[in-house]
Formats: sequence, C-alpha cells, structure tokens
Amino acid sequence: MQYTEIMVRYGELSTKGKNRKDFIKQLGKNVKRVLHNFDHLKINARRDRLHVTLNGENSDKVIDRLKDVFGIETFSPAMKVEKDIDAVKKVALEMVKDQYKPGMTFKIDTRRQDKNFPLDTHEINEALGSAIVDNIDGIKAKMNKPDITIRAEFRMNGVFLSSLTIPGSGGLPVGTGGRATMMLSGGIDSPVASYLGMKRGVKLDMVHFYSPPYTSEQALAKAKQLTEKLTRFGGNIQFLQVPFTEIQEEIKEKVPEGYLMTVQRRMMLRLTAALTISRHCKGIFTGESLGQVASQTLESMMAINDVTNMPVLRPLTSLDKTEIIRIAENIDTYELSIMPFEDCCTVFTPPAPRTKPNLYRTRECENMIDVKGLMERALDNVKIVDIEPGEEFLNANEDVFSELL
Ligand SMILES: Nc1ncnc2c1ncn2[C@@H]1O[C@H](COP(=O)(O)OP(=O)(O)OP(=O)(O)O)[C@@H](O)[C@H]1O
Repeated sequence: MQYTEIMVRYGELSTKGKNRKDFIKQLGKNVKRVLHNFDHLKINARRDRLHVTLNGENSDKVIDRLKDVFGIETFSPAMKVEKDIDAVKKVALEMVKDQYKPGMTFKIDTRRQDKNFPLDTHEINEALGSAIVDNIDGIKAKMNKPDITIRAEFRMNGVFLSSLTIPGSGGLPVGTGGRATMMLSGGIDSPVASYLGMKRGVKLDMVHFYSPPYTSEQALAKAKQLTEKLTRFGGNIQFLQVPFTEIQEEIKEKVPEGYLMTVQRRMMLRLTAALTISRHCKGIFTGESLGQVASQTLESMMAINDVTNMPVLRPLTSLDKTEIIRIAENIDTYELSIMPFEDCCTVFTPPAPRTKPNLYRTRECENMIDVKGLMERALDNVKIVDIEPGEEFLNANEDVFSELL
C-alpha cells in the first residue's frame, strides 16, 4: 500500500547528552543523502523519532533504502488521515486487508492526544473494530498477541495509522564514530570490512591502488561501483585512486622475489598512512583476515605494519572465508567482487611469496628502492572522486563486459 509517511526509531538509545544530539543530527544527514534521489521527501530528525514525509514518493522504494541505513532500530510506515471517523475506518480496513490471511486475528490500539475529538479511545476502538469484523469474513479480534495490530494515533494535526514494524540495520550512524581510511581492493573481503567499520559509525574514505596498464579501467570502475554499493549504509563516500605502477615496477626490478609482496604492501600502507594524516582521519581499515593468504600471517602483518603507528583495524581477522562470503552476499557486493577483473596485487604477485618474512631483511630490501621519491610522485597524482548513492560506473563499459562473457 502507498503510505504517506515513515516513522523511524533510533538505535542504541542508551546514548545520552551531546552524543545523542550528534547521533540524531548525523542520522538525519545520512538519511537525506541516501534518499537524495527522491525529490519530494521531507525529512525531519526530532528528539524522539525521525519522520519522513513522503509527499507522493513511492513508499516501497523508500522503505527498501531505509532498511540499510545504520543507526535505525525499527521503522513504521504510516498513513495520515483526516480527522473523520469514516475516513479512518476506510484506511484501517485497507491496512488489515493488506496483511490478512485466513485465520489471522487483529487488535486496534488507539492513542488520543486530541481531547476534542468527539469519540473517546474506547469508542474509536469499537468503531474501527466493527468496520473490520463486518467487512472481512472470519476475522476475530484478540487482545493478547494478535497477528495484526493497527495503531491509531489521534494527534492535533491529523490521525496517523500504522501497523508494520520493520527492523532497521541497527549499528551507529556513519560519521558518529569518527573518520578513517579504508584500503579497498576489488575483492570480496575489503567491502565486507568496510561494511563492518561503517556499522560502528566510522566514516570511511576509500583508498584504492591501481596500476595501469597492468590493471584496466574496468578494474577501477569495479572498485568505484563497490564503493557505490556501500553508500547506501550512510551516504556519499570519497574515493581516492592512487597510482601504483611506478612503485610496482621499481620493486619488481630491484627487490628479491621472496620480498616483493611484503615491500609492496609496506608501500601501500605507507601511502595510506600519509593520506590518512593529511585528511585528518584517525585510523586505517583493511580487509585482511588471519591466515588466509601469504600476506596475512602474523609475521607478515608485523613486517608490513612496521611502517606506521596509526591504528590499523582489521574487522575480518577472526572470520572464516565462508562467513565473509555470507556477509558479502547479504550486502550485495559478492557478485560484483567475483567479476574477473585483475587487482594490482595479483598482477605482481610472485609465485612463492614469503609467508614469514623477517622484519630486518624486509627493511633492508625496502632500502633498495627510492621510497621517498616514489611516495611523493604517487601522492602528487592521487585523484579524488565523491561517490553518491545510485551512481553507475560499470554500465558505461558494456562493450568490455561482453568481451568477458
Ligand atoms: N588494490 C588495492 N587497493 C587498496 N587496498 C588493497 C588493494 N589490494 C589489497 N588491498 C588491501 O589489502 C588487503 C588484503 O589484500 P589481499 O589481496 O592480500 O587479500 P584478499 O583476501 O584477497 O582481500 P580482498 O578480498 O579485500 O581483495 C585487502 O583486503 C585490502 O584491504
């Protein structure tokens, strides 16, 4: 059914004082960004609830988007009806019919703020209840645990009818937990790590390394499309594309093969740390999980992490691959992640990287390249794009798609 407004309940209500104010303000902003394509909506973040007035926009589509926004506990679509009991009866009946299956029971739950309304709470319950029983064959009223509850609120500015309580995503509004960078490849894991970081309220700036001509425009477009997929949890995301070709070529030429991968990862982390500081972010997220591949042993992490004392957060550390895939499927990034576009790391992966690199040997190997000059040139050529919900990056390359199929 087409509703007139949606009433949103906040998650993590234990937050108080200034935190609570920030929570509400940020959630209001995020909801506006996520719903920016709907021109006629009016969004009002109040102290107790957030209200979305639909002004004729499609309620099913708005509901679908709201389900993903972090910081929402539950929400209820509602119908605003004029203060006329016949009009209220008609809509209440329509609402029950929308959900009714043979054998179901119902209840009317009325709140009457407007004491001037001619019927009292009991009389309203009676009037609406009879309208339903008289028009739906076999339906019975039940006060305790009914299948369908119609809430009727008689407020000063109209009557509001609602019935469904739809679960939101929980978590904290993106932005209330500070800002960090996220090392985003085109793979399965980093989008899942991004999702988990955002769930705890962290605003992420995506850092993506690409190596043309070894990696294609489509690989870059895929990383941007993955970023777009993640905007629905909290609105726009900045995407930083960092050129990595020169660095990889110099490493390949000068560093012994067993240490290629470790030095490469150190350069990625160094560059990310520099960007993190310059953008006033307070940490770095990665999609690493312990023990999956050569770069993800504790020894390897120690040798790589050596380049920064920034907090490096790895939300996937303890998850199995099957668990990660399940989340990727749920957040709709999996199909995109498994598209066969190359990543700069896979292009330059040696056949036998060291799984337990020695920290001191790693430092020696890194001294074989011009760390400072390479960093400067890469940082000078970073491109930043602001990605918003609904943007398309891959469809523009349909011809290349057909080549892949
Ligand atoms: N091209 C890249 N740009 C930015 N970060 C990257 C890139 N490649 C790898 N990373 C970072 O390093 C992490 C580990 O990458 P690796 O390829 O070793 O593992 P993975 O399990 O395949 O991860 P993913 O599925 O996220 O690609 C990634 O999760 C990501 O955070």
